[in-house]
Amino acid sequence: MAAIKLENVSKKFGNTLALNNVNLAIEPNKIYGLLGRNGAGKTTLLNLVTNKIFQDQGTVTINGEPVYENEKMLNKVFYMVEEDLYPEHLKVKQIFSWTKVFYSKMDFDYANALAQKFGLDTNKKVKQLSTGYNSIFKAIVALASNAEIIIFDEPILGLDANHRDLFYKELIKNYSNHPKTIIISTHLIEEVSDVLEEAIVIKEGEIILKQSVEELLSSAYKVSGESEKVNQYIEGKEVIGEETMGQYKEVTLLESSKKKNETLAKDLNLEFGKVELQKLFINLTNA
Ligand SMILES: Nc1ncnc2c1ncn2[C@@H]1O[C@H](COP(=O)(O)OP(=O)(O)OP(=O)(O)O)[C@@H](O)[C@H]1O
Repeated sequence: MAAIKLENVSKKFGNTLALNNVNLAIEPNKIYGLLGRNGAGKTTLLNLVTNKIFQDQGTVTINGEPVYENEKMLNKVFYMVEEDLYPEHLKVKQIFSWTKVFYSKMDFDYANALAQKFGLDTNKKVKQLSTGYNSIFKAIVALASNAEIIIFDEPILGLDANHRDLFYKELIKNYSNHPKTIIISTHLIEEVSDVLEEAIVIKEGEIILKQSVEELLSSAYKVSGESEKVNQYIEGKEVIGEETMGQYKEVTLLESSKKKNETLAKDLNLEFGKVELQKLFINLTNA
């Protein structure tokens, strides 16, 4: 059974169709990346899944049960959001205790161990935290909640490179020790690409791709060389992006690796190259 399922879900804000007839099944115990350009509908989708807003059409279920005002199901989900929702006069350690009220499996020892690793002082009040430490604090609460489903909306906002690296490591460790469903919505695609098992790409309120990152990367490649020869190579092939510099051309293709024609490329004196997830995303979501 899908951990989260959206069926024919649409949501409008005034004249803006934020989600257009979305069908999506999130399998349990996988790490998903929810990727989309600004205004694509990521937050709307996550807000619907967590019952913060309600769809105009369609159904949203968790483990087969509708999420609408379903506290039992909603307590299975921890949603780390960008905004500051915690009472800012409380100390970090008080929020750890407070979280336990809603998430009975909240692990204090683990939360404190993570705080130590990140150098977060749990005696500080929320309002005293810097931007980076505010994100770290929220990420720690999310990881230690032990919820069945954890959703991160831009979890690494303001984190320095070392802390981002530590966050990804701890996330993987947490997932390996206690497999769970994780959704990460982020614009820092290249950084997160090693962590993700599946990518969900949303564009203008529609899911345009949902695929294993490994499969996706193995079916994408670049071909470059003399423009005319590149044109010859790509005839009848699935091109998703191209760049021309004078006589030189580089195209990105997305198709079954079986269709990759090494012999033809050699005859035409063309070069193959790998495509990174971020570049693929740019190609898929441009225009
Ligand atoms: N409360 C609201 N009132 C009016 N329009 C809204 C509201 N919330 C979202 N929208 C619109 O719905 C669309 C999708 O917004 P959403 O916040 O889901 O995008 P996003 O993918 O999370 O974007 P970003 O990456 O910029 O955070 C946008 O056009 C946005 O302006």
